[in-house]
Amino acid sequence: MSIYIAVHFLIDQIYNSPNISIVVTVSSLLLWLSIRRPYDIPPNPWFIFPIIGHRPLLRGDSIQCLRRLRKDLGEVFSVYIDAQLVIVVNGLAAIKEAFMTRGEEFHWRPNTRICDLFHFGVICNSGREWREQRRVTELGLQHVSPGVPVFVRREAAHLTSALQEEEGKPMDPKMILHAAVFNSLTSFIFSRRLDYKDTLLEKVFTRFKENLELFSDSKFPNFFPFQKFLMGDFFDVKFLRINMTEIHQKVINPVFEEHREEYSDEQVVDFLDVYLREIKANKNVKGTTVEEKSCQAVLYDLLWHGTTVTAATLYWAVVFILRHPKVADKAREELAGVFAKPDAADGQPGVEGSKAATDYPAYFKAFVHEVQRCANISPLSMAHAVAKEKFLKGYRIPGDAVILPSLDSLMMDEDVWGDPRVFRPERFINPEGKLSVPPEFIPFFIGIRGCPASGIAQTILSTFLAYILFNFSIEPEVAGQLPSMERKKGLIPMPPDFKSKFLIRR
Ligand code: HEM
Repeated sequence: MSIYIAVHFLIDQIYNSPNISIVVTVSSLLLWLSIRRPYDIPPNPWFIFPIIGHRPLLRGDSIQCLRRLRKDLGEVFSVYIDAQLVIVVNGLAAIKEAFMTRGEEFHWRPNTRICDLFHFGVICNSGREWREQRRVTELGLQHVSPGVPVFVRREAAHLTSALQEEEGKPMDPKMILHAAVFNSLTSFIFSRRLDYKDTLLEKVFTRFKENLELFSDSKFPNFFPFQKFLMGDFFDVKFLRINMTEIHQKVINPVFEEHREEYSDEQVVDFLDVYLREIKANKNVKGTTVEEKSCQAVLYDLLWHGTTVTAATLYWAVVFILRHPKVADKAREELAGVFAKPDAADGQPGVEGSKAATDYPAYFKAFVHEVQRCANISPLSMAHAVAKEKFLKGYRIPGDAVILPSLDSLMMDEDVWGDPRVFRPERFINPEGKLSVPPEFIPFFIGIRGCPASGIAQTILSTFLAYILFNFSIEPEVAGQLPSMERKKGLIPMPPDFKSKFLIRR
């Protein structure tokens, strides 16, 4: 009865008061605008909150939520994060169609606030600029590739010494692993490496880590269209820019200046030399983006993304070694069989000539693949977009949508792996005892936007893990207390911090 009276009173007020009528009309219009959905777009959950869209549905473990939505809505579905339409592409068939067969149409990056910050490099660019940066990046990586296994093995020896210096005391290996990966990359990118104790290394990783956290947290300003008009730095976007500037000033700019001064066509040695050569070759090309500021941005892209994803995978590898000692022993035994004769130079595995990722024995390779599958380090790859409206699997893909290829839908698919949550390298070994990799295993993505350094990354992972298994047995800080398998929130899901003991093997 009281509700009936209240409604009656409200209608009476709206009818008699023009001000209230205006407020109600405008609010209804805003509400309708915020929950209306364009026609023909991929299916999305029917209930949508005004302003924040489907954000509450994705609270907690958002990857789990996306897995549930895939079951309910199909291989291509959509969600609204605030006012931003996000389309998630799942399963091998849809991912291949969009990003391989129609790779040109789906290669674009969305026009989000975060991408604005990273423009000029290769990762966040699109169209002609991206094609130019991608071409030079691939040229540079191809040029250094033959020497990479040697650089990586040299760094693996430094990594081994640094771990030995800890004398089996409990320690968090995160910093050392980051330093080793960073040094491997800088060795062939601009022929420099830093001592593991150099305070600059710690500074760089702190900035990388902060940027990663900000990058993940700043999804809100990314998808909240009006934030760029706000004063101040509510969402730490300016902080992110300051962090990037610091890395440029302390790491990239000094080596860039030195290389530019000393550049000679006769001595093109590292990645940066190749880029400088291309700048020279493009000097008279009108409108080219092959220029100094792009070169510095590409160096940042390689170092930031290359270090964080590769080191995060290695950190997960230590978790799996601790949790699955029998698997580690099996991989170790196989390595010992192959590398029984120590190298005259450093007595380390993989020594007759330089070992690329492909040269290791089958079970060890399967072990590295399983580490990458279970670490599932880029569950949504990177954000894509289309330049103009397209159709995919019969659905309309608007030009302003963010498109996420779900690598998680491949790496963790029960129909493909049966027991995807179990760490079991045997799944990559066929009855003949050879490595066999299902097409769903694409940790480096596919098509024209796939990771251009996949071979280099695999060499780093295999070499470092071979050295670690060969030289150490790893134990938890407290016997029986294994590190957690929980995944921290963020763009690159890391395990919670843990300590372990690296005991030197004879
Ligand atoms: C375990 C290590 C690595 C993994 C799992 C990985 C994975 C990926 C993935 C999933 C993409 C995104 C493709 C997309 O959706 O657009 C990507 C892009 C990229 N990766 Fe990696 N990556 C790794 C290591 C590296 C390293 C070491 C480097 C550099 C030395 C590197 C350089 C790049 C670049 C430049 C791109 C951007 C390509 C473009 O936008 O055209 N990656 N990587």
